[in-house]
Amino acid sequence: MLSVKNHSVAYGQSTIIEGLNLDVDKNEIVAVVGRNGMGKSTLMRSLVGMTASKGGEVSLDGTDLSKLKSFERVRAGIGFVPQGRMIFPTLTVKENIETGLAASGEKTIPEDLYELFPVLKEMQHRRGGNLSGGQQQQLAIARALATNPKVLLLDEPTEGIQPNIIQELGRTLKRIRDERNLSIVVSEQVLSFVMDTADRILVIEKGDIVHEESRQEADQEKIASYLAV
Ligand SMILES: Nc1ncnc2c1ncn2[C@@H]1O[C@H](COP(=O)(O)OP(=O)(O)OP(=O)(O)O)[C@@H](O)[C@H]1O
Repeated sequence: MLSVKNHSVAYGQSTIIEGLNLDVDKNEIVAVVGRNGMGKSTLMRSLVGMTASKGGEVSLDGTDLSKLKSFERVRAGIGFVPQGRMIFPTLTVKENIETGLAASGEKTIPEDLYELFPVLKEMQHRRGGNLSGGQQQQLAIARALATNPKVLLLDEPTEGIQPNIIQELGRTLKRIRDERNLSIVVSEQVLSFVMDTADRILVIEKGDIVHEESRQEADQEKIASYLAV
């Protein structure tokens, strides 16, 4: 499915990710956990091509994406929900979702997106900036799903979201995986969310995967120790 080999990213002279390998299966939710500054956002942004890679290979279903620009990677099947959600605050909810349709070639918003997020249908004519944090997160996910991705990347989706809404987010991601048969990679620091949601947990430190466990066998204390400052 998604295959990342020997992936490296640098900002100028400063190498943040070096030789990282990652494989994600179909229908799998993989969480990449790590403290602030360990390279989670750099990894996610570089997979979707918003930050340039220095080397390595990113492929999806056997197609090499490494040379493609960001919009081409989205067209090839990478959906992205950025940190901070980055919805368009002055556009309506409907217009925000429609910005994703260009990549899928659809003309209208598929009804199943509104089934997944009924509140977005109710609020389709409101400006995105007037939604609550949790609703904006739903909007950012709906916009990414409108591109009809094969793999959905979410960068710290629980940031700034209330605990009860975080639980709902976990249920939604599992529903998306099951109903749409796609793979999900989520970067996170909230361990309870990861333990509820992920099938596999990877720990990132200084731009490399240093620990990996399936959720069933996960040693929560050990993972927590990586997150402790
Ligand atoms: N545009 C940039 N230019 C230079 N250095 C950067 C840039 N963006 C991030 N960095 C550095 O790269 C490292 C990894 O940052 P990154 O944002 O990927 O980490 P993170 O794990 O996502 O952290 P956070 O949880 O704070 O978002 C940090 O040392 C950061 O200072």
